[in-house]
Amino acid sequence: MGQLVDGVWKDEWYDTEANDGEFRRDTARHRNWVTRDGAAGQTGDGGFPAETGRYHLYVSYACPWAHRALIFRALKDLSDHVGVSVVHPDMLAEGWEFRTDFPGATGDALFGSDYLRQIYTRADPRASGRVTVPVLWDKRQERIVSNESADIIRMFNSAFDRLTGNDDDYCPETLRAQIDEINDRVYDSVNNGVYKAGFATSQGAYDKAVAPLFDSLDWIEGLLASHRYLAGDRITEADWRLFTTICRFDAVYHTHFKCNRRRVVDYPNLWGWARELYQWPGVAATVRPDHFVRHYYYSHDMVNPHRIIPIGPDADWTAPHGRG
Ligand SMILES: N[C@@H](CCC(=O)N[C@@H](CS)C(=O)NCC(=O)O)C(=O)O
Repeated sequence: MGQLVDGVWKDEWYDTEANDGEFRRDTARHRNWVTRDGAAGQTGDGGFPAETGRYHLYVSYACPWAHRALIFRALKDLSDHVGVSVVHPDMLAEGWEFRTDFPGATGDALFGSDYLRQIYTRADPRASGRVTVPVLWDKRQERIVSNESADIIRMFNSAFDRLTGNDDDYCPETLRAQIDEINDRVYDSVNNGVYKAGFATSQGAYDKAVAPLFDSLDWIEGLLASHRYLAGDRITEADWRLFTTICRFDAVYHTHFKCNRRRVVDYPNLWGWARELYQWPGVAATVRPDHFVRHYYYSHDMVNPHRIIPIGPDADWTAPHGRG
């Protein structure tokens, strides 16, 4: 675990000392958008038109943020249009690696690099900042389009529709304000909330993260009692963004990040909803407990110094979900 400083790798854990033990996530630095015609998107530069075979996605099956991008690639029939390379689940002193000695870890299909940081320095030899997945790479300009999953899934939702013929819309204009509002709460207290609890280095910082996390899970359980999905009767981006945290929750966050007031299986509506999303066509293949269980327990030696992987719960994600 480390980061780039002027193109040089420095191996260091997150600095929580300056923030009373709180983990603060850095904001992503590459915020350009692939669009239908190459016009500039909401942020960054233009010049990234949707084209088959031009963009490549670097992911980890362990990472909930990268998982969002993989789910949208599957939902939107993008697999013949956007290639993928998958890093090894262990993220150690060198950061994410392209080792292939783990099932599903593909290596770097474009350049045969050893480390993900080489993708960042290929784009900018003096790159600084954290080396995170997902990364959407433009082969034409040899540049990172985006390393922000929230943006990548919005691009995937519509930019390639003319090429794929798939115009399923997970972020319809009429629901956008509601989706954004749900996303804000879910991001802060759930998606990032589990990390804030797990990486806290003071009791106060942990308490401050874990209470809103379970308040939000209770709120979601209530929403799902009267609606099939978070924003009503239609599945949206808000559901998929929550799902990638929920599918890791009982196996990882409950134990490793000390989020143990309740498990997902203890919330009947949330657990049924989670199974429905898992069973959605194309999604189960993106859910790789072998990668995420190994990654968290093995990579975070500040949290789990002996790297013992606990036995884990035995839940049946394929059981009927009953969410008619
Ligand atoms: N805002 C980014 C966050 C991505 C992120 O933090 N990914 C983690 C993996 S779960 C990572 O690569 N961390 C490496 C690091 O922080 O050094 C996104 O949503 O795309």
